[in-house]
Amino acid sequence: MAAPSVALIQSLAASSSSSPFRKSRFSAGSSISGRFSSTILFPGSPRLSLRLTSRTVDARRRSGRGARAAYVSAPSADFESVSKRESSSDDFSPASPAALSWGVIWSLITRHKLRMAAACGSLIGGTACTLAMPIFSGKFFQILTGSISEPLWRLLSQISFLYALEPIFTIIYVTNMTIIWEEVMANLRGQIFRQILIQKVEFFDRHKVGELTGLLTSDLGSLKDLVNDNISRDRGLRALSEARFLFIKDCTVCILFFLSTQLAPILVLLMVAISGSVGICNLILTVDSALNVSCGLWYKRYASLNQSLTLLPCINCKLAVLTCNDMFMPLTCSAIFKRSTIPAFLSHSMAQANISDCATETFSAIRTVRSFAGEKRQISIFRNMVLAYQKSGIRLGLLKSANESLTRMVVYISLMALYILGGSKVKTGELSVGTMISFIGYTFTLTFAVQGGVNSLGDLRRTFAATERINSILSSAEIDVPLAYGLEKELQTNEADVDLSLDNGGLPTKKAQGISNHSMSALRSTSGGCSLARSGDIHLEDEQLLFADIYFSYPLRPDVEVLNGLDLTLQCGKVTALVGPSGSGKSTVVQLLARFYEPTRGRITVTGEDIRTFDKREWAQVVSVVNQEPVLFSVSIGENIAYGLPDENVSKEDVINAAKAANAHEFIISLPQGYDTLVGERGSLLSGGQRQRIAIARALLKNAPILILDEATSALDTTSERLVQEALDHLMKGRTSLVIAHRLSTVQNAHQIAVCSGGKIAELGTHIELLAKGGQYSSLVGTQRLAFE
Ligand SMILES: Nc1ncnc2c1ncn2[C@@H]1O[C@H](COP(=O)(O)OP(=O)(O)OP(=O)(O)O)[C@@H](O)[C@H]1O
Repeated sequence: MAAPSVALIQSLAASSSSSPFRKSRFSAGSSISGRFSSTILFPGSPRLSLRLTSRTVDARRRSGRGARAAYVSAPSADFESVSKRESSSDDFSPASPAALSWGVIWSLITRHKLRMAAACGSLIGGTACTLAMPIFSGKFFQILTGSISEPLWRLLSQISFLYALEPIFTIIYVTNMTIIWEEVMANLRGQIFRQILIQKVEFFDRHKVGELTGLLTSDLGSLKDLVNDNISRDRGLRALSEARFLFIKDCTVCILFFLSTQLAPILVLLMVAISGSVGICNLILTVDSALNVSCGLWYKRYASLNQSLTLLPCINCKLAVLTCNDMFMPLTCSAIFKRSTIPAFLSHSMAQANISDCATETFSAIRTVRSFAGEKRQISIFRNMVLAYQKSGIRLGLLKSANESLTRMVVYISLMALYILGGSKVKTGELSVGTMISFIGYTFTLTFAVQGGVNSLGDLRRTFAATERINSILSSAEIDVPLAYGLEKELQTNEADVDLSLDNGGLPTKKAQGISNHSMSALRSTSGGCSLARSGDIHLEDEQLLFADIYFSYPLRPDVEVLNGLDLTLQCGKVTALVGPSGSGKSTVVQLLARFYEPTRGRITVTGEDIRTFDKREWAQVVSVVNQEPVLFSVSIGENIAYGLPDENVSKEDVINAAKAANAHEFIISLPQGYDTLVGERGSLLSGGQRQRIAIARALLKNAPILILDEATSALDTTSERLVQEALDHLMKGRTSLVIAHRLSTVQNAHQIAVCSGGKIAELGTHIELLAKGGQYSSLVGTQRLAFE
């Protein structure tokens, strides 16, 4: 087959830049035959490609239906050139959709229109009550001093009506806001969890468990607190609605002017001058952070490339804020906030995530910690993290205290001005005591509202920092498209799960996630995969024979080629043993067969069909993997055996039969709660052999045609091994099996033995053939006889 034309690939790649995918390209799959292939790259997956050959495109044109899709890898020249183009042009490509944006939150909020209307109405009602109170207080003193001749009982009944009404408005407001926000947060948590779950496996290699759980707990927690902490009086929207005095049309200012045209301007000027430095700085910082969250990625990309900044309104907006920020900040004592608050919030939440990470790691590996007497070390690591958290907490506290004291200064200076100016006017008889009392009441209302507003802006910034963290982790991540597609399809077909549907709730839709129905519709169904796997061989090979078979590097170590031209056929219904030195790539083969990763070059086929033509959830039904350390979930034994199968498809008899076949039934029924016994975290309440037999029962019940045993018996003692081996023999019957083992007894009866060395298959044959050959296998048996036995 001819090598593809790089120039053609590049020109076609350029012409395809308007594709909805992150990067699209066309490559000349076979220029000699005149065929062309369009290779569409999925977002963030430069190596996973979908090729439509001209023949299938023609067929599609003719039939008007979707062409059969076959995944292929790009040839090296084409691959490298396009990779280069991709990395160089990456800055021009749109950023990954933000996992959490204001649009998403707004779309979730607007689902509750009635509640929103009730909350807004009660907010206005409550604010009106609050603002009316000082007038009545003033009137009260005027009646007492005899300035006005209104009956006291009438005023008192008006006041008591107001006092009764305000809490009712508050209840309606707080209840509705709480319900709306709790629902929004529950939705967001579910969506972010799902978003994490559909990332590629390398995402989980890259991020620590604590970091990811931190997103769902502390980071989303600060978003939750934003509303929960700010729906009380004098905070959040209540404060803002009362503190709108900064705008000339504000009703509070109107009331102040109505009360005294002499005192009002002085008071307003004073408050604007003093609180402005705090409030405006906070406001600018908050808007700045908000824009960072919503358009930060765009801004960074375009600003760094000196692109026209008029391209996007949000960028202009962001720049205007930055300019304003830069002009304003040096003039105020709050300049400190600009450089320090957001990083302070960010480093504080990072420190918190590190603490949770360290705790998770320590507790989940508690037996290892004990066995190495590692408590002191863990305490010291934890202490360092706590100290870092403490340091960032203090820094944040200092910033908060500066913020807090500035706003308090506003209150006291305003009051002092009022006492001095108002007092002298009351003395000269220009102002009544009642008006003065009302004024003092409003001053308190306004100043505390300003303070509440400023505090709320602080909370907002904390939330923006958390949102930025969530987005920085999830926006750079790569969704496992074939998995996400399969999951969504499955959720949509099951009506009961409609609430779990991927695009439910406004988080990035499948389009934004890069899931294309068009390309994915070509994926095959499980039943197809299972029947193919039952009837044909599995090949790990290169699809165009340009390279020697499968090549693979782990995404986190792209420079190290772990599989280096591996060529292997797993014969249908037979057992293939894979042996070889440690680190030679045996488990990597398993990871590729299970499709945790995709080959860099080459492909895996089942009865000639590329396994990438199956969506990943469906492929999961085709392959069963039993590992050395089977992971059980902290539910009952019965639920663990039935794990992964739809509830309605599993009867108790099925579970018991699988357990019997796996030699597990006897020990299960000897436990006090039998099949309802809880296994503890990761199955820690069971022995290694018991865990393994439950894992085998789980695999038996799954009944997948391809079975992979990766050192499944190596951690067991002789008695357990015998029981497990019997169960495994039962499990392997009639299945295409790949067995990785260090023990000779496990591998010598295999139909074929493959020796993996340096990422390739060095030798292939039966035990007798390989011994007779006197090559690597026989020396492995000779030198590592003890290890095998
Ligand atoms: N997730 C990963 N990211 C980066 N490199 C990895 C990853 N997993 C394994 N490797 C590396 O890939 C190489 C092959 O590992 P693999 O687990 O396939 O070896 P193996 O033959 O199964 O070894 P063993 O017999 O000791 O289990 C090793 O050098 C290993 O360090």
